[in-house]
Amino acid sequence: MQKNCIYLDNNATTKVDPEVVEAMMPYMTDFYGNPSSMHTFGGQVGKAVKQARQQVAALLGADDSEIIFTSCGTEGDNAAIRAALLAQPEKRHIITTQVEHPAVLNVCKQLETQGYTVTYLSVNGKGQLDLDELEASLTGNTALVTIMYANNETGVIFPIEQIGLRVKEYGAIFHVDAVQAVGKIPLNMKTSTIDMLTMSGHKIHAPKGIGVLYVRRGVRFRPFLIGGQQERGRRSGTENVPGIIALGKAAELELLHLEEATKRERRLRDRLEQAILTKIPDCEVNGDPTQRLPNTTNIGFKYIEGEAILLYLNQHGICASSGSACSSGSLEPSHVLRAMGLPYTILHGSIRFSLCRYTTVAEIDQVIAVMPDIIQRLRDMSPFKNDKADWLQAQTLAHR
Ligand SMILES: Cc1ncc(COP(=O)(O)O)c(C=O)c1O
Ligand code: FES
Repeated sequence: MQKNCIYLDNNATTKVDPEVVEAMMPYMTDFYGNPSSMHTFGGQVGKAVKQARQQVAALLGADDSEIIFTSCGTEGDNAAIRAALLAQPEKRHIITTQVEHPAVLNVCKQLETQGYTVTYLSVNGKGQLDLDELEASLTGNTALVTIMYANNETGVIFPIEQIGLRVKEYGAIFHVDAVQAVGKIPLNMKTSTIDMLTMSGHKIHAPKGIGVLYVRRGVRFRPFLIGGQQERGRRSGTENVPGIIALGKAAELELLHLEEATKRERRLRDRLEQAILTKIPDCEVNGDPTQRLPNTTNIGFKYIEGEAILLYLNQHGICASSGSACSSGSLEPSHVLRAMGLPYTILHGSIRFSLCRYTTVAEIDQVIAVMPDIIQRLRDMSPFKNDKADWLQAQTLAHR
């Protein structure tokens, strides 16, 4: 297995921080008690879970009682959407966006088959929403507005508090998928309009399989998992204790590093982006260049396939991902870039680099060193290199 790669795919998942591993290990070996047990052995585990809850609450600017541990971001999104609808059975309308993660989009699509009406807000060429469109879509029948904080593919950040103010005017519940925003944007639920917020451990240097759903105190919540009343009855099931301890530690580290790490990541991201844009012709950044996560860049290279770029990068030990990933082998280009109305030339040739606090200047410079050659070789090989118009026409027909 490849060990020493240049890992620039942190929006997909992150390395578990060694301090996080150290914190969670005893809860897989010695401290295996059930936090709900009456005995001291279980009780000390319960105390550790309580501390982890406080650590997560601190990162979100929330109260401990508002934190529900879940198994992942997908569970948080599913539970939030269903809870909001169950709490207001008389309302049958949902508002979301065309660029959400499948953990929201596919739930909404299913709900459409169950008698709900869903508005999928559009985005412009920079990936931004039109708040007038949101305003025009809100009605007294709107049960839920579920909108992501930051996009996983482009890093584009939505104006969540401006959205929330409008949502509140109509009395709808406001859920935010903040899986990509937590640890990259300072958050404070005390001054926020957000009712429910989803986060996921494996995007912030905790392991996979642990997440959190924040539910504001006073927001009507109906549980998704029903059983032994764990998590104050809001998410039954014996707690994933090692995962919870890990997430608590990871949250503490994110809060500690947030300011300096995001500055550093932005500097390195900009260094990579600027070098690529200067050295390589016919490429452009996808998404709003300013309202964007500091760690993410999504770049479209015209006239070639993103997947081919990734294969070459992989040969150099560089991990990135394809903005036009034909997800689940469907040969469909990215729904996010498509919603932005980008031309096929960009849809096909887009790749995403996502950094983290471990990314070094040397790694970025290595990517800068190999990219121009990779792109040139692929363009030389392209049967369309001398006739871009033909290529364009072929792609347009292929996507009809
Ligand atoms: C924006 C967003 N929402 C939800 C998820 C799902 O999180 P998880 O992998 O923990 O289920 C992801 C992960 O890719 C994501 O990027
Ligand atoms: S993005 Fe791969 S076929 Fe269109």
